[in-house]
Amino acid sequence: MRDGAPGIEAAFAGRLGGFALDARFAVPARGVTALFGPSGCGKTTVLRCVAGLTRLAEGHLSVNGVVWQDGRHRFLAPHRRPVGYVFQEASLFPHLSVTGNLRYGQRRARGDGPRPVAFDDVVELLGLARLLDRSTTVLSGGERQRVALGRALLTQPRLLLMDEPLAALDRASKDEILPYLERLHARLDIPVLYVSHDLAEVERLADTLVLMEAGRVRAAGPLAALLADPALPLVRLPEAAEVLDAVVVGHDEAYGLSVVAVPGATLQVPGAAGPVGSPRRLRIAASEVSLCRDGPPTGSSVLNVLPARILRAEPLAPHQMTVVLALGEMGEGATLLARVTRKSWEGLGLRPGLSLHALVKSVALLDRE
Ligand SMILES: Nc1ncnc2c1ncn2[C@@H]1O[C@H](COP(=O)(O)OP(=O)(O)OP(=O)(O)O)[C@@H](O)[C@H]1O
Repeated sequence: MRDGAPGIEAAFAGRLGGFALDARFAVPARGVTALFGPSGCGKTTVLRCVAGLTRLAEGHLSVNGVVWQDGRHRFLAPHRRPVGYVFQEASLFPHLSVTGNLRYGQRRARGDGPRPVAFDDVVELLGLARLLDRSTTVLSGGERQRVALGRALLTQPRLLLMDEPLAALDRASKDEILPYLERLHARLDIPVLYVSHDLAEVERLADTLVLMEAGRVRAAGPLAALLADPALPLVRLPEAAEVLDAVVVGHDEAYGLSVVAVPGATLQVPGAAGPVGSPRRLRIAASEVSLCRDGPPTGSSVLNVLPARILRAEPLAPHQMTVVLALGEMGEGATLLARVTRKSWEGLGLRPGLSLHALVKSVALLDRE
């Protein structure tokens, strides 16, 4: 072991049959880092390398300064890596009850280190109290994943690895389990590497994104920055959107609205967003934002008319532009995406550096605690 940089630094390169991986990234060792990319780009292989289950010709991995793997010199065996692994299909022991499965995880915790994750906390956090005496053979898919997650947490991991944990679940089970993942994120200080090819899931859960393509890392960084990076393919998706971390600052009970603040703006969002001070995550689709050069407009039904500044714009199609905005009079705030026609872009004389108003037609409140 030796001292190194904080965070997770990974570099894995080599061949698996006909597949060549050359993945290098450095991300914070906190929050959720999503490994995102199309099927077959190497996400699971990277996760297996992190767990030590796959060993390629070249490998380096350090977690918060502790070197787990360094070329030929050091290779921490898989069973000695302090990771919890949750797979697409929960592989629970059928002969053990839910409690038995959780206790198994607890027994696997290394004897030496601290044990910040307590059994009762896991039960409470994952809503397992009612299931403890049940056989795992009678659980629903979502319940099985919650137990698998609880078992992984009780091994006291320093890093949680989750490989498409929702992919085998139907919509209803996904919706059931997502709030638990969010609570986990909010309450436990365990960094998560989360493999997914579902952008909606990533937008909801991730803080950091590692964008993969054909065995390589195309970009790694804060989720909001990568979603709005015109050099990356995400801004060209029909569902391109920006996510903004907001705080509830008030309520308009007469109209059933909540007021939330993001850097550079406050927005009104539908429904009760929770007590003042609670953090919430917003998703604003590029297609839901239009621009007004002279403003703010009068007589518009759009509630959220926000001062902003144009940072840059990229042609998306012969008729369409993606515009990257920064909120606030001086463009000092959070980033937002807008889709406008090239005709409007040219007709209104829009250009980078211009201050204007962004009309946000709808805001989705992602259910983050
Ligand atoms: N042990 C192996 N031997 C040979 N090829 C392998 C092996 N493991 C993975 N591959 C190949 O490596 C490529 C990347 O696989 P991987 O499972 O890492 O991709 P992925 O991005 O996680 O895909 P998905 O989203 O479909 O799970 C695939 O083409 C896969 O067939």
